[in-house]
Amino acid sequence: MEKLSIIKIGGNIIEDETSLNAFLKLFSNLEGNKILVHGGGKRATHISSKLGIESKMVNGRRITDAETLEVITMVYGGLVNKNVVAKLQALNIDAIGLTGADINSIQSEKRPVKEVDFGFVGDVKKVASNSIEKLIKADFTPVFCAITHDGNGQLLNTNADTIASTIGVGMSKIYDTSIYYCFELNGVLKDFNDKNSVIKTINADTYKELLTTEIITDGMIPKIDNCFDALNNGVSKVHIGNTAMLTKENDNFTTITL
Ligand SMILES: Nc1ncnc2c1ncn2[C@@H]1O[C@H](COP(=O)(O)OP(=O)(O)O)[C@@H](O)[C@H]1O
Ligand SMILES: CC(=O)N[C@@H](CCC(=O)OP(=O)(O)O)C(=O)O
Repeated sequence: MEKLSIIKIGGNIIEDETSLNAFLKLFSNLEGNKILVHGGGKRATHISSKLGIESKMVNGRRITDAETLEVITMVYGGLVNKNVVAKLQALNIDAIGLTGADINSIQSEKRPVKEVDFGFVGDVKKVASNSIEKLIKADFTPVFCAITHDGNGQLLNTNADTIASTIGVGMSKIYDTSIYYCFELNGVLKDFNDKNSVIKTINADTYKELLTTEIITDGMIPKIDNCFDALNNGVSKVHIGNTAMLTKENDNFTTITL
C-alpha cells in the first residue's frame, strides 16, 4: 500500500500569518501523497462578531443557525480555503480547495436534535475515497475545509478534526494512512504551564487516567476521541503536535495508540 499523510491545522495557526506561512512551507516540502484539512473556528467567531452575530459553542461544537451557516460557508469555504490554496500554489503545490459537496467528497447528515439543537451541523456518513484518490493520482493536493453536505442541497458545518479522522478512515482502504493534528502547542501536555511537558504516547488506558485527573480538558477531548475513532477504523498512525512534527528531526510530539 502507498502511504498517505493527512495534516489538519487548527484555528490558531490560521490566525497567525507567520505560523501559517511557515506551516505551508513545511507542508509543501512533505514527500508523498498528502491532504490538508483546515479549521478556522476562531476566524468564524471573529467575523461573526463583526457582523453582530453571537457565537455559541456547546461541547466544542458551534451552534449553527441559518445566519451562522452563511458566515461559516463564506469564512471556511471562501476566505480561509482560497487563501490557503493560493499560498500553496505560490509554493508550487497544485492545490485544489474542497468542501464536502465538491465531487460529493463528504456526505453527512444533520445532527438529530436531542438535548441540544446544533442547527446545521453534520455528522459524516460517507467519504468518497475513490473520487479523492482520483485527485491524488492526478497530482492535485486536496485542501478540505470544515463543510460537508447532505446530498439534498444542504451544506452542513462539521468539525475539522472530525473531517480529518473520517477522511482518514475512508482513505485507509486505499492507502496506508497517517493523520497529523497540528496546533500551536508541542503536543498533549502533562502540565499546561510547562510547554515542554509533552506526553509522548497516549493509549486507551492512559487516556482514561488523563481524563479523570483533568490533565486533558476542553477541545483536546473531542480531538483525542477523533484520534481513537480513526485508529479503530483503519488509520495506521495518529500524532498531535506543532507543525515542527512534520520535519524528520523533531520527535517531541504526542502519538496516540490503541
Ligand atoms: N493536556 C492538554 N495539552 C494540550 N492542550 C490541551 C490539554 N488539555 C486541553 N487542551 C486544550 O486543547 C486545545 C486544542 O483543542 P482545539 O482548540 O480544539 O484545537 P485546534 O486549535 O486544533 O482546533 C488547546 O489549545 C488547549 O487549550
Ligand atoms: C460543528 C463545528 O463546531 N464546526 C467547527 C468547524 C471549524 C473548526 O473545526 O475549526 P478549528 O479546527 O479551528 O476549531 C466550527 O464551526 O467551529
